[in-house]
Amino acid sequence: MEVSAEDDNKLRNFIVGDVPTLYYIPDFITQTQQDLLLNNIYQAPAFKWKSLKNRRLQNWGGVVHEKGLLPQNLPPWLINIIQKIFDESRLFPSAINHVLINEYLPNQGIMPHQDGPAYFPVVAIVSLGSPVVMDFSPHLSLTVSTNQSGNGMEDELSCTGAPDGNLQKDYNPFSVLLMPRSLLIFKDKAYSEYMHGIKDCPVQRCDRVVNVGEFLKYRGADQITGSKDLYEGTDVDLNSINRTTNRISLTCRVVPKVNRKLFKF
Ligand SMILES: O=C(O)CCC(=O)C(=O)O
Ligand SMILES: [Fe+2]
Repeated sequence: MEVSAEDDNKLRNFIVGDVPTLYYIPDFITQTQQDLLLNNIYQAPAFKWKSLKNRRLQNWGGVVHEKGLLPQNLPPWLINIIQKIFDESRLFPSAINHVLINEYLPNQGIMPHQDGPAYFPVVAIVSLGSPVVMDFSPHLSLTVSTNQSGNGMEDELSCTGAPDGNLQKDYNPFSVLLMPRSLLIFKDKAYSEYMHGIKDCPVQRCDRVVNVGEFLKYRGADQITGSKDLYEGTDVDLNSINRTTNRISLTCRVVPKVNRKLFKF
């Protein structure tokens, strides 16, 4: 589908940081929508949860295989949210057909990684529950300094996207504060040239967050509720967030190759 300049501009308002393919949309869903999603997630049958070492997850939409998706119908309670993401982002080539729901306790996270090749390279993440900091770090190959000898090799290295050969300048690590009810979308460079991860710490520093406004709001709310008093005389750093409850995320993606006969011989 063609994206008009006007639509493109709408999303452009939500670019945060220096990588132009990362968007953060605060208050993407209402409190009521968040509660409904949480109710449905926690009402899912126990067998839907898969426990990993550092989180547990529910897989909706089917089994992702290296040859594509062996599809299963998405439950009705996920349809509205994925339709809203599809309609408002206009970044997906076809309907979102896979949703991974991750649950993290305050001391849990996810190792830096890049999402697998089976997915179309656009990811939309809805956050519920506790705020959390997601870290983006450039792939190691992009942070090595390019040769200084001036022997013409810069061009070869610049195929990674930095025409002046100064890769370090363009590929700095950064973080995004993911508040409940927000939507994070990333694609292209932010998808394929950076890894993303969440530290397994209940207190997370916000020094490198690119959406500083969200952190100021968090701090403001924290002060209004008076919980700042709790920090008096303690070592708690006011540049950090405190994860006091679980965080749930919905990672919504498209698996372009759908194969209903994956296991038929
Ligand atoms: O929980 C999140 O926000 C990230 C999840 C993620 O990166 C993934 O499922 O690949
Ligand atoms: Fe991921």
